[in-house]
Amino acid sequence: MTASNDEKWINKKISRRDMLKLTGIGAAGVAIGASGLGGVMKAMGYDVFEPVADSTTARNKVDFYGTHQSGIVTPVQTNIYFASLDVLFTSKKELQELFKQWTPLVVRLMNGELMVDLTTNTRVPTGDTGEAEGLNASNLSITIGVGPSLFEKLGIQHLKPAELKDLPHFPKDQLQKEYTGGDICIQACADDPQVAFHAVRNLVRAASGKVEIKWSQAGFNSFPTGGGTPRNLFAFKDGTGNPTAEKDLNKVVWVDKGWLKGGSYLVARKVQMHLETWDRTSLKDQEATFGRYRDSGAPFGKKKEFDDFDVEAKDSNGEYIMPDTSHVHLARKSGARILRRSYSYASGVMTNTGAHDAGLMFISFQKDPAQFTTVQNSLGRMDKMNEYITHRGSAVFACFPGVQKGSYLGEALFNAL
Ligand SMILES: C=CC1=C(C)c2cc3[nH]c(cc4nc(cc5[nH]c(cc1n2)c(C)c5CCC(=O)O)C(CCC(=O)O)=C4C)c(C)c3C=C
Ligand SMILES: [Fe+2]
Repeated sequence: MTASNDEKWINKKISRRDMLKLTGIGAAGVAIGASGLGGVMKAMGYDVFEPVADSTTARNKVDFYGTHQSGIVTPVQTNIYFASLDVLFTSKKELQELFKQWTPLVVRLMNGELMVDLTTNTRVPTGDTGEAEGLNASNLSITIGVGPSLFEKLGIQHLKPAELKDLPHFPKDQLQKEYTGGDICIQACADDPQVAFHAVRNLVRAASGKVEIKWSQAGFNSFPTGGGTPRNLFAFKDGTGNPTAEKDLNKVVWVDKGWLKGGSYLVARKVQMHLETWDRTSLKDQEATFGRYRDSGAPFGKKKEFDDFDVEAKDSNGEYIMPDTSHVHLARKSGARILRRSYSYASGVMTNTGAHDAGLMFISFQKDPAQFTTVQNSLGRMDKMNEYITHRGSAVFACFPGVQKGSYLGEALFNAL
């Protein structure tokens, strides 16, 4: 490039789409930009149509193939990188191509392998961005889902399950559009933050020019030495009241009809936690907020974390043992059940207040998002925890059923077209 060309290049207004092509695949990307996703992937060296098997030798490996996608009932890992994407195309064929081509790449990532084998050609961008080299599979799980907006964009509303719709507005919501909605989600969870990030980065890069990141959130869970329930940033054990038995998971989590059979609905809520206010609250009031003891995690009136309790039980004064404004009382009383799989986040400070920008990337799985809505409505304006939280973001996605070898992510949707 001559000096004057350089100047022209610098001054040229670069669209976000151009930027994606440039940052994703460099000069090679510009040359092949028009040839579609398959072309881009091939040019990057991805063996796109070659099925890949789950490794039998990889360390700390979660299997990709199975009845259900990983990352739903998979034991919770220490880190998440959650990305909500928008598609930049409007054809069903391109969507199908995207999922066909992502499938073997997801398997490779979950095997702890590079996206492509290393190249010796230093004149082209590498097929894998490289930051996971030397790290093991780290129990990486990748969960992919589609949002209600995707069906509108592609003109396939007739295939949108009736349950898949934006959540209603809840009274205390202060949602920001920069953390809300999306056409596709990638939930990458791993026991190493870099492995989770690498997975999302490389899948998005492989689909350069076809998808863009609308919003994303990193999160973490820390497990006590010797195992057990992780504590959230309010220091309470979080996840105790989850369903675990197979029969409960069938009742609560897995869709049992239509093309989504074997899949599940993911609800994501970015909930800011006002740590400064919480930290000025007495331990007694903190415990009354949840109706559980902070140290043991036991419900009020009981000794151990997993002890059963009756929300209606009263003491000799006729007072509820578990206060009727407590989070757990209200959640349990709703009668609806969900599988929570949340992660804490700490993302710097709120520039307007100087407060921590921290909270919970709340994620739940259920066979119908209405289960979440029922619980949230029960928490409503009564939940004592409302004093300490603000809901900032929201999204809902239909996560595909699991994939059998030889098939690809979302095949049942395309068979239904
Ligand atoms: C609408 C669903 C829920 C939202 C949103 C939510 C946010 C949220 N929760 C905590 C902390 C805890 N939640 C706990 C229990 C609990 N929470 C929900 C639902 C939502 N929580 C349910 C269904 C339950 C289980 C109730 C039961 O039947 O036992 C607990 C107690 C321990 C546990 O069971 O995990 C804590 C602690 C935070 C901090 C938060 C948003 C910031
Ligand atoms: Fe909760």
